[in-house]
Amino acid sequence: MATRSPAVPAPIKIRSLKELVDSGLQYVPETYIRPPHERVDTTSLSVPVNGSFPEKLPIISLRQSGNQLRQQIGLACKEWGIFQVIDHGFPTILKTELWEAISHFFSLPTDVKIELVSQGPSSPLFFFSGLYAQDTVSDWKDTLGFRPNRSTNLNLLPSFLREPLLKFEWKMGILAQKLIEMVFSSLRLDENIFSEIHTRRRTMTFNYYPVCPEPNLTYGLSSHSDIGSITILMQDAVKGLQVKREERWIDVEPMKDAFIVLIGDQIEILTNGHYESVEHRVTTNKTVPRMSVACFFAPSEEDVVRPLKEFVDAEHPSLYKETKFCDYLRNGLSKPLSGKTNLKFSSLKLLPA
Ligand SMILES: O=C(O)CCC(=O)C(=O)O
Ligand SMILES: [Fe+2]
Repeated sequence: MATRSPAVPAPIKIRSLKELVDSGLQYVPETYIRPPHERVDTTSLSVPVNGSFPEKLPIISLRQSGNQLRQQIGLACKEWGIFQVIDHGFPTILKTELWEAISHFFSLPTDVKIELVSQGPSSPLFFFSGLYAQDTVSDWKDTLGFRPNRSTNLNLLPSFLREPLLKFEWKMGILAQKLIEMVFSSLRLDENIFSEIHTRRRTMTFNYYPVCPEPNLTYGLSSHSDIGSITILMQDAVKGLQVKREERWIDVEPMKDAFIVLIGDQIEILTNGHYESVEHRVTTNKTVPRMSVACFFAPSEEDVVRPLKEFVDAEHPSLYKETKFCDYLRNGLSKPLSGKTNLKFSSLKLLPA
């Protein structure tokens, strides 16, 4: 471990973590250091218990037909809240073009990055480094975000990003629609109505996790569940994403060409906990940067989500308060996302409906 120098003041507001790391950083600045109880516990990573671990996430081929596919998706949602999909038919060229564009974005000098995304409040593009809302400890990453339905003026997007972003987003919308329909139809709910509601608000984020000199002190992204309905994730070949299952953290093995599908909080609320949102986090490493693309699908901000009557009876009383998605969003983003302080585990659950 590098010697921590008290002469170097901890930076408070970091404009770009990549820039800081590229300048030859030898230690983790205070603002990124997790308190001891929140640090990566490597002893709990996929440790075999009676030979039954490590388990692997379900891998589902979209080449299968209706019923079989529905059943597999239903089982994966119920047991894991996360699965990988293959044979999805998503054009490789669109992934490659997007990947090249965002790699280029992250390679630009910080001033240029900030200039490119600062097009006023209606801009569909945003960039931030590390600190998420009012969390007190920063995550070890830089993030570029894209809200395709935030603004009509998508022509203002930087030209090298515009084409790849829009083409990718359009195709991803089609894949998401199909997956969300399958999730709802595995619950015997009207997939047309629900998939329409739960894809209204779309956000894409592009994460760059630089190498970290002291990975045991940090998280690329601390433990959380996604606050929307469903997330589709693309990671590169670098490990880092982990999911919590039966109190153990399991690595999500990078799989070439696969997408990772995660169940979010709105599906948990809607199903009164029948499908639970999945807790996940990202660890850092010393040797190679990692990138990921996350596509979030959620109800619109004015939509109200509450447990459906199909999932509430005398044996299963309503566990969640009825909430407008914008209120959920506001509360979710204003709380620390680390550990069990996540919204999923706190205020909304078990309140009188
Ligand atoms: O980078 C990843 O693999 C995970 C990203 C994630 O969980 C998120 O953005 O919510
Ligand atoms: Fe997430």
